[in-house]
Amino acid sequence: MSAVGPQRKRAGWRRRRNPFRPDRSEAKLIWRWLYLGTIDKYRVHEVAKDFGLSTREITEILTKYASTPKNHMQVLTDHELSLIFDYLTQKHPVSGIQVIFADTYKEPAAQPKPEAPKQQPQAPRPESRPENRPRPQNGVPPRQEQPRPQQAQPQGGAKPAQQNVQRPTTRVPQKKIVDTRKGGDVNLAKYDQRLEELAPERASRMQQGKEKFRSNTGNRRGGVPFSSKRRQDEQEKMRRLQLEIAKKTPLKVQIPDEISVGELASRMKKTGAEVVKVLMKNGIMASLPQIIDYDTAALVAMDLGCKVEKEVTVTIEERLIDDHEDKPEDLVPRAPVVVVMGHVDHGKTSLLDAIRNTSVASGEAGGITQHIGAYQVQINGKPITFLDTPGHEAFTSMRARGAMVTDIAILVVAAEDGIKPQTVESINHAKAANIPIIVAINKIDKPEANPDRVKQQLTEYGLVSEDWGGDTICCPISAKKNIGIDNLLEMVTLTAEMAELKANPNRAAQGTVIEARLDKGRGPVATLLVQNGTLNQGDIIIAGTAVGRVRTMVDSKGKRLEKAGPSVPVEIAGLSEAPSAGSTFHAVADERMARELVEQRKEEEKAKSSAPVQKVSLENLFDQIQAGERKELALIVKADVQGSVEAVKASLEKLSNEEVNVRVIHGGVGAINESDVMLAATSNAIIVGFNVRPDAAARDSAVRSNVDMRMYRVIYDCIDEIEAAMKGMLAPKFKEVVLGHTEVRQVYKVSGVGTVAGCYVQDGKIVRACSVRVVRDGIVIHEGSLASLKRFKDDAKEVAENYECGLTVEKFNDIKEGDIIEAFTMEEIKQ
Ligand SMILES: Nc1nc2c(ncn2[C@@H]2O[C@H](COP(=O)(O)OP(=O)(O)OP(=O)(O)O)[C@@H](O)[C@H]2O)c(=O)[nH]1
Repeated sequence: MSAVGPQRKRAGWRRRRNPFRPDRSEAKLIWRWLYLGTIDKYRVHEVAKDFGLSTREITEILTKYASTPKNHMQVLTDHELSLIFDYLTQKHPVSGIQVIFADTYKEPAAQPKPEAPKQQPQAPRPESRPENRPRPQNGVPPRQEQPRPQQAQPQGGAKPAQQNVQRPTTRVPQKKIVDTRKGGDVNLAKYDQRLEELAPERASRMQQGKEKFRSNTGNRRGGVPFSSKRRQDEQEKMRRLQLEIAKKTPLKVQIPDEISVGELASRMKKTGAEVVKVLMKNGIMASLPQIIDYDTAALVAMDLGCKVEKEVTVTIEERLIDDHEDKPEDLVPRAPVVVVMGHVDHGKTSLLDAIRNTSVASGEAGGITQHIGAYQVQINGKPITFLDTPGHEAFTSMRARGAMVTDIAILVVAAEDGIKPQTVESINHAKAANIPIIVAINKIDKPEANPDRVKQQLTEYGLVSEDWGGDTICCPISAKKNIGIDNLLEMVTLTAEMAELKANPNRAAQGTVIEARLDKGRGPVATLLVQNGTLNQGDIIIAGTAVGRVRTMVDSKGKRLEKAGPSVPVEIAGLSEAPSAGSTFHAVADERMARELVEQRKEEEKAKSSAPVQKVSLENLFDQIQAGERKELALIVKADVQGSVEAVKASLEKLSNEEVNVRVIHGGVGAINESDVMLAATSNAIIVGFNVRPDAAARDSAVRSNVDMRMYRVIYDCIDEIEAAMKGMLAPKFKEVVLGHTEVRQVYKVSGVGTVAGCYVQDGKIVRACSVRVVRDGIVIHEGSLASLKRFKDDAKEVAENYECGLTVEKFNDIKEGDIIEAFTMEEIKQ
């Protein structure tokens, strides 16, 4: 009962324990030992008393097998107790369980109970017998093997079962007795086993919170097996420890290139305020929706004790296209890819033909050659790939698309003509691409051929012939007469060997589209140059916005191929559309994903084309050229006289280079008018004016349609500026800002002052000490500074629109009625 105090309880137990004397049965001792497992404190003198021994005897046992207790009040540990019990059990064996109860229990007269239910002997309910629990802790296993039921049976008893049920009614509660009346043997082993089964069962029930302490036992631990509680405590401890560890382990945060402050906070499991605070600490004022870059976000995250990882977004392209670096051991030598460049009519085509014919003549071709944009020849068993499109234009267009196709450039220079503008361009292009140049001095068969002069000229461009002590290979040839071609090709192979060109044939093919067209019979056909890997028939390829399977594959001789390794040019059919030349291609594994990528690319292209076209201006011209968006610079020239128009037109068109063609689409005399601006707007042209000004309508229209108008007074200024703009060198430090326009209504001659113009401000304002232009019929007749500005008789700082004023122009008196005076200032452009 709950009202029973622990002292009383213990006393009660002790009373019940009294019958367990050491001279009783072995089974009793074990019982006792099990029973003691539930007692809080058991002191030396109590043990002695319970066993009917002296304290000294117990002390002796302990001294012998453990350590000497300090005094008779010392609380004994489980280990010590079990030592004592073991000792006493061994020293005092008993013959049978009846012996134990002999003095306290009187067997009632044998009264068989025929009507008693024929039940199997059952283990007593462990809940009601907490004291029977084994105590596995403290390393002392419960000695459950000892009380063998057979040993507990009286030998040769006529009614052993009935004898066994006899029990001390007063000392041992009935419920603690195993009912063996019908079962014959007392199967204590089974009983122990049942106990073991029930203990964990109860422990789990306890964990589910269903267990209730049994008040009738009055024992705090009565209903809860000690081991289960301890296990529970351990588990709880572990859980807390794990939580602690988890708290201390820095949180891993994945941060992309850009992230909003709010998102960062949520990824770090922090509040927005915490993140904003750290940002402020680092001098960044940012609100939650504001986007911060990776570096800033990483700094904040680290500040808040997180571990930062860069979030990598994998695009379809990255998933689809394998662009891993090859291992050096996977690389094998490949054929060089050669381009032939040079000035017009210096013999590029003739040379390519001669090479092809050499190859055909040597018998390898075995038939008709066909033009597929590139071909391969074998020189002394070594292949060389030639791009069949001569000139640096194709080369440049490929480069502009980012395709680096060629390894070696053959520069054809006609021996009798020498270095020409396109020769120089070719040299510069090859140099820019950082590829070796082999000079083929052609037409040496011609009597006027002067190879030395060519070599001499080449030195001016940094190409010094080998026989002149330099490192540029110069081969005298005649493409027409087939002289020196073999030597030239040998030099190509040598140069290629020096360059150690390598590729990995054992991977998915990748390369460049050399040419593509729509064939009536075969559909889209494309010439591809495999640059790495091996292209197989049946491969799925993606080239720009084209996708498809390689249906047929032929080489430059029309021979069908199953495979094409690095540096092999092939013509294939099977693509969905003709890809643009210069685009790269990849053999991929997943057709569905490839189609998805193509759709994505098409969308991007569409978005690009529907984006508002930025009008060309000298400021953005270079950017547009660089971006490959501009191949032509259209100009409209207006000048004061026809002669100037012609001169300017000729000079400007000469500025054309390999990247941009300068074209004057319109030229005329007179002021720039609205129709000029309209033409410029539709054809995306820049208007250039010489000694002319735009009229008011043209000015408005130009602002509306964003047309760039450039006014010059000297032709050279114009040429220099446009040339600089094309090279990206345009760096105007000042910009002209028109302040306003006034119309001269009256002119006065004042002695000592000069011509005073009585004006009316049409638009804007006129400011004292500004720059002015005197414009008559749209033509600038003078440009200078304002000398004075008056309003009535007083000097004025500025005169606004719709007001009248009087002004004089510095060092200019030829002002006439009807002239327009344009006021402007030069403003510095902030870089
Ligand atoms: N005598 C002589 N004439 C040659 C030689 N090589 C080319 N020619 C001639 O030079 C002219 C131009 O030759 P092409 O091969 O068309 O020159 P190209 O550089 O390809 O010219 P474009 O394609 O216009 O750039 C042709 O009439 C050729 O016959 C040569 O070695 N000797």
